[in-house]
Amino acid sequence: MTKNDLRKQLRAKRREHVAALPDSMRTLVFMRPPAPLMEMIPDDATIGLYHAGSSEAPTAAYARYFFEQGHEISLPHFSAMNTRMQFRRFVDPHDESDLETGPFGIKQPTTATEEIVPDVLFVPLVGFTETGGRLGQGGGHYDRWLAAHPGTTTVGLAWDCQLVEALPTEPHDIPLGAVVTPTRMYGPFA
Ligand SMILES: Nc1nc2c(c(=O)[nH]1)N(C=O)[C@@H](CNc1ccc(C(=O)N[C@@H](CCC(=O)O)C(=O)O)cc1)CN2
Ligand SMILES: Nc1ncnc2c1ncn2[C@@H]1O[C@H](COP(=O)(O)OP(=O)(O)OP(=O)(O)O)[C@@H](O)[C@H]1O
Repeated sequence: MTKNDLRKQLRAKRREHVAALPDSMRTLVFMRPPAPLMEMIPDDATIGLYHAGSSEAPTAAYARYFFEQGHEISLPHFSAMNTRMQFRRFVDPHDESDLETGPFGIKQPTTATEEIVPDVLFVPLVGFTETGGRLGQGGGHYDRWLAAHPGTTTVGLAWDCQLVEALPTEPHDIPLGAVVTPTRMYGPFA
């Protein structure tokens, strides 16, 4: 199956999975990073998150958590499908007063906000494998950013239903350092 066919199938699966979750469950998951994940994150690390869409694994509680622990936190900023993605400082994870709506309706910091290079990056995904393979939205935003910033610790956040046996891989694909789902953590992969 091609990456595009898989994307279509997995996006539908993700949407159906989230639609079927009881509200109470939706607010209980991804509240706190699991202990083995915290062991991968130095105290002074700057953190990159993403602003989750309605069927993506939620990140708002992690944003508040890392902020309260004193970490500098940031979110992706991009102006169009084929432009470079950057990370910009996220200063108000409680009220999100510093965000504006960007392309695809994704909330992001304004261009007035300082650029940050995260040491640890939480990565959105459409599909993943148990060895850290990742299928994204297909814009190449993360692949290109990670190619330019080798050494970044990456952590995928996903629903369990996004796990696949295998993914078509291309030379530019960069595997994740770990994946966290509501039921378990995969990795860290050395
Ligand atoms: N929340 C979030 N922020 C993100 C990403 C992401 O995947 N999720 N990105 C990851 O690279 C970057 C933005 N790149 C994107 C590239 C393509 C599409 C896209 O094709 N969206 C489709 C389908 C959405 C769906 O059904 O899930 C669309 O909006 O039509 C979205 C974002 C940076 N910020
Ligand atoms: N390091 C890179 N340099 C230049 N182009 C790249 C690089 N990585 C990926 N691309 C291009 O980006 C496009 C999308 O790649 P791919 O389908 O692997 O995206 P993805 O990993 O699923 O999603 P994303 O990185 O957007 O979350 C492809 O056309 C690919 O050639």
